[in-house]
Amino acid sequence: MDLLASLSGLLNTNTLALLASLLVIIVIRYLVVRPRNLPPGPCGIPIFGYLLSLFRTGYPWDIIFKKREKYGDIWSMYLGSQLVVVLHNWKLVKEALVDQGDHTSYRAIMHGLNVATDGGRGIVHSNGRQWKEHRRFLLKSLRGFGVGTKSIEERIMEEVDYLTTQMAKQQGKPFSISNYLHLVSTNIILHVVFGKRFDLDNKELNVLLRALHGMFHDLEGFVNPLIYVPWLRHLPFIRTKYTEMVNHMTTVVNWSKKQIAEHRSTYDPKCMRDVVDDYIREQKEQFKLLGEESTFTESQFAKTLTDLIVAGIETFSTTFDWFAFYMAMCPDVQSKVRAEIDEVIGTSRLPTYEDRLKMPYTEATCMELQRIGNIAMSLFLRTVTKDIELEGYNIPAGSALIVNLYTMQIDEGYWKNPDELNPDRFIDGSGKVIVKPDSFMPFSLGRRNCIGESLGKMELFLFLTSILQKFELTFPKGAPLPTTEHICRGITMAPKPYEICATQR
Ligand code: HEM
Repeated sequence: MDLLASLSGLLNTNTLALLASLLVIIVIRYLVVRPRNLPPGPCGIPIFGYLLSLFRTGYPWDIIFKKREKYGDIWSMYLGSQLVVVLHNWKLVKEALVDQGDHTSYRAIMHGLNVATDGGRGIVHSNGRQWKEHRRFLLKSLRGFGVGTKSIEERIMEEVDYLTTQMAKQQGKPFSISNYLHLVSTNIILHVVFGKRFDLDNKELNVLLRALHGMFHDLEGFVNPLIYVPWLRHLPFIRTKYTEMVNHMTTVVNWSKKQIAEHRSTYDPKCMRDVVDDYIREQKEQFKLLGEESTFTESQFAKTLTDLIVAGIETFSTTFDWFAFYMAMCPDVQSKVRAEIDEVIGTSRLPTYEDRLKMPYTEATCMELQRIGNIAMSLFLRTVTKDIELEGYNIPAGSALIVNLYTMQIDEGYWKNPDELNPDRFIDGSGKVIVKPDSFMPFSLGRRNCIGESLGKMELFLFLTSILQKFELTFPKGAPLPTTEHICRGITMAPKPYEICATQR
């Protein structure tokens, strides 16, 4: 009563009546206007939905995963005014993303992150004709460039050479492979996309690395509250972090713009050097055909290149961080892979990607390492564009979809002893054929799966075979074994920092 009295002293009766009516409308809308037959889920509170509970304690993903125990493989919640449906099992995910993919492939518009995504430009956050045309272009461009330029495999092997040289310099002493991985991963993408690689002390590279580091650490995936309640960015403590993230993103976009300008000044249509040249060529053709209707605009150009940098660097470096980690953790598997390397490749030449066709155990090991490394929590957020039904529940148009990729790779329902590194689970009775269980989907599935899958797989195979051909990986003698616990590193789930010894064979 005291509080009301002092409040009414501050506000006049009309204002109070207006505020009270507004609150009643919000509560009624929240309770009554909810769509019927939604998947079950926590209630939350008006305006914020379940958003505050998600961020009240601990790490939001833990809470999202735990809710599965209570509500099952499909459940829903409101985050702000946004209805979000969470999917946890493979059958549901396949039904949603593949069978009903026409209505679930739309990338959610992240209003709160509009500046960072340049209003839905690029490839990761774009939709419609712009996305389709750029996806088609990039898939073709990433397959390689014409005669006379270095193949993607050659570019990867240059980075393999850099890494193995650095590893040899450690002379078997403990070191952290993680920093080197970030550099080689960056250089592969820069080499493929922009046609150049950089040394670690290069100033231009360091501007990019600093911005990427800041950006990855500011983004908290799709449980970022800003996505659902955009006005939160005006709150002072969130505004600072938001501004920092936008600044980092702008630095990366400007970095791409500078590379585009350099390419334009040396562009030769007879010699395609990289993805940037290929885009300039495509841009000219599209403008000739469609004029202003072309989707290959300047702002789309810079943002597309930025997306390749953002999507391609952290994913590979974190995955290979797990590869090195588990090879040291499981010496038996490491020995078996090395035995296959010795038999098929030997020691007098470097591995090639074609070797994988004769190396089922190594290929199975790459798959198993991706499964157990399990770097992606969830797919990028989707918006359902037409009312659909899943498992008998209504999913109204406009709902956002969170696909829990993480649990699927370690669910006991799909994998026997999921915590065990066992490449044999990917090999059939004949010992030769790779069997790919449906729930194995590190690159996702459906119309929006990873466009870098072929590049990623090539990187993983060539790095693993080249390193094990030359080195034995162990954890430092006498030190306690590192934990297999995953920690969130920006957009991926990484091992906790660890040291490794690489002893030359
Ligand atoms: C081991 C390495 C990699 C892993 C595990 C990985 C994983 C993924 C996953 C899970 C998605 C989400 C797909 C979805 O929302 O359905 C994705 C999307 C994407 N990835 Fe990768 N990725 C890897 C490497 C790369 C590389 C090297 C590139 C760049 C060349 C790349 C570019 C992209 C792009 C552009 C998308 C968005 C596709 C779209 O929206 O149409 N990825 N990736």
